Amino acid sequence: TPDFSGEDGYNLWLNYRPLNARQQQHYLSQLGTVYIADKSATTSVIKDELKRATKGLLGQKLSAVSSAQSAKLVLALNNNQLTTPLGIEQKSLGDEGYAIKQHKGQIWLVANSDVGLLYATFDLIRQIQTLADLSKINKVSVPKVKLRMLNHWDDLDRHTERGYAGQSIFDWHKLPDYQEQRYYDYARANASIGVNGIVPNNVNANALILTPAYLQKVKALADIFRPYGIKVYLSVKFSSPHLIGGLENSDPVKPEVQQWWHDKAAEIYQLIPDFGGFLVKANSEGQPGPGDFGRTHAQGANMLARALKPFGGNVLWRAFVYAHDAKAERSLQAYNEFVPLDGKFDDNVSVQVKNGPIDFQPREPFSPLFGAMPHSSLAMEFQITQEYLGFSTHLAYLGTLYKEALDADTHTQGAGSTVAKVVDGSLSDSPLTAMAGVANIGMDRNWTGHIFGQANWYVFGRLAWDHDLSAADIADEWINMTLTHDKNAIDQIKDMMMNSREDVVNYMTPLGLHHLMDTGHHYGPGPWVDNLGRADWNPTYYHRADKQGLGIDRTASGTNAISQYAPYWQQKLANPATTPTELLLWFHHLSWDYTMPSGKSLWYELVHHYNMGVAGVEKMQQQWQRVKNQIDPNQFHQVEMALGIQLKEAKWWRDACLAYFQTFSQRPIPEGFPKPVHDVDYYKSLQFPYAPGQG
Ligand SMILES: CO[C@H]1[C@H](O)[C@@H](O)[C@H](O)O[C@@H]1C(=O)O
Repeated sequence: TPDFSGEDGYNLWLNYRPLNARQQQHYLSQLGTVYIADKSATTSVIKDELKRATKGLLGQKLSAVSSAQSAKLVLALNNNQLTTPLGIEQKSLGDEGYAIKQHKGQIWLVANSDVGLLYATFDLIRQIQTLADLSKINKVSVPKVKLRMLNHWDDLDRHTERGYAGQSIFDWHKLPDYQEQRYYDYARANASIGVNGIVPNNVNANALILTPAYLQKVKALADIFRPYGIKVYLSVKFSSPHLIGGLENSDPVKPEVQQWWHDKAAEIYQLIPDFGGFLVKANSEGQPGPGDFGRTHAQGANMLARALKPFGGNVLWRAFVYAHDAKAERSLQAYNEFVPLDGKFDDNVSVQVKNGPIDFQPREPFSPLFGAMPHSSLAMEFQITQEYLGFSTHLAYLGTLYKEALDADTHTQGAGSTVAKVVDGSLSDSPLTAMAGVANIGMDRNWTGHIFGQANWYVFGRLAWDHDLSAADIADEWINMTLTHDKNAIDQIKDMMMNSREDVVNYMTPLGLHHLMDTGHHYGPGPWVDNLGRADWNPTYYHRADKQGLGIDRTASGTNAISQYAPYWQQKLANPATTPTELLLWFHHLSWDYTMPSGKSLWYELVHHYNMGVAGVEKMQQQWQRVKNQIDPNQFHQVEMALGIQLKEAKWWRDACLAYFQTFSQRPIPEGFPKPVHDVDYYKSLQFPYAPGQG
């Protein structure tokens, strides 16, 4: 019988539910005694975690023995002569990689650093949690990307921009002296998936973070996170020299401005010798930047990079820019601004690019910047928090979204030039590789609001470590570790997860539609919104519905956004017949009667897709009911309630969008599909209640 421990989700995938007696016996016979050669703060973390995991999973902790010979499980640094029998090439493991090998009846965990051993430990624990066979284990694992970071959009007053799981976990008021247990548990969770950098404050930055009182608080966090292999970075406001330094302005070419940043860097490194660096949102959505002084992004980024360089710090400079007065259609703007700067960034700068050219929509094509800046380091920025995918009430597993973006083939250097290869540096030898995820974490008891939101945190870390893993395999791991070992239940839940994001795409923005959400909160549908302060905030700017048809023409006859892609894609995307169906209306304005690959009309397929989305949620509900007996009742009920909301809101999206588009198409809802319950004015008049995490 399954063990229901009243798990409230706080312990995430590290809840270490007991295995059955047979399994416990089995693993204890393989791992009963342990020897750890190294002694450091990280080693203590390793010992604690092993203790916790084996007590929970196996019912008892391993007994420590005083020599490697007498141990079943041996953890050793590669520079130690103990490891010679394994013949593991030291270089191949790098700073963070590790090996796990069965050797003459022992299991060896080997790495070049104690943090590598910590990662190995978490891997070993995961093997047990997923009931893997250790008898012939022989694996080497090395991260493909160097900086694997969470970006918190958390304000200093604990409001979280686009966060739907409660207040920020970072309690700036009580820091530095009050150190929450939560910080340690957060660090454990991150280390367990290989996250090695965190930015605790919002990219819409508050300059106060760089004042001495706040730096003491940052130091306290850095000290807590260090043994877990996690470095702290900060989002900084470009105008800080002016705002808190008393300088006349923050023009990056001015010697006194440069000096201010040098001094600030020195002050930070005095407190935090392994400080990670700065994350910057500049000249974007009202944030200050080098553009305020007629300087380029490269000038701004390099000035900060040079201040950090003597201490080993890095700059993550965001490419999410679109200007108020720019004439170009919004999806073109980041490329227009950044591609001319290729090769001009210092080697400790990475340009951090959102996966798509607009803004974390349920589906976007890959950003054309990937592959277009071969002489610069490009970091991937994913959103883990579901700003546009139903906040923390809708179940949307993002593993499939991340994989779609990473596996996309840019064709910039021939077939096989995937986005992943740009990001991991294998295509162009970038000196600084990075992947960032905008965190979905808050003070909710289960951290992420929706229990399945935990899977999105998990899959982000796993893919940042190794983008070759599959979304399905990671889902499988997560379910085993978090929810159940029951084979049938795992299959049902995995199926729910693997289809969930496509369901959301279908009931919100099918066939390449995007940016249809209502203004401000970004939650429900608002395709009719056309009166905002700037044109490119209006959904009408993106869907261009009219009597003739639907979609935005981004071919040469329209905004020509396709010109930013490699010739291979330009050719395909120029023609609706060779454009991937799921991106059709992203690139084309097509008549309501346009014949789709199915032989049906665009209008028919639009209605069909919206209904598929709703049907997908109904299916998830049925699947969830089937696993009831295998899931902790508390968690079961939470997800059940959330799916109920998701179904209501999937219908809301479908009906509101179809009622609205029907005013243009002037065509009946095809036979067999339900008609929107109300007319469009009703949906327009709905007042959406206050949403958390608003901008
Ligand atoms: C932090 O600001 C956010 C803003 O809230 C959000 O609506 C949009 O997705 O992107 C911005 C960004 O990525 O900078």
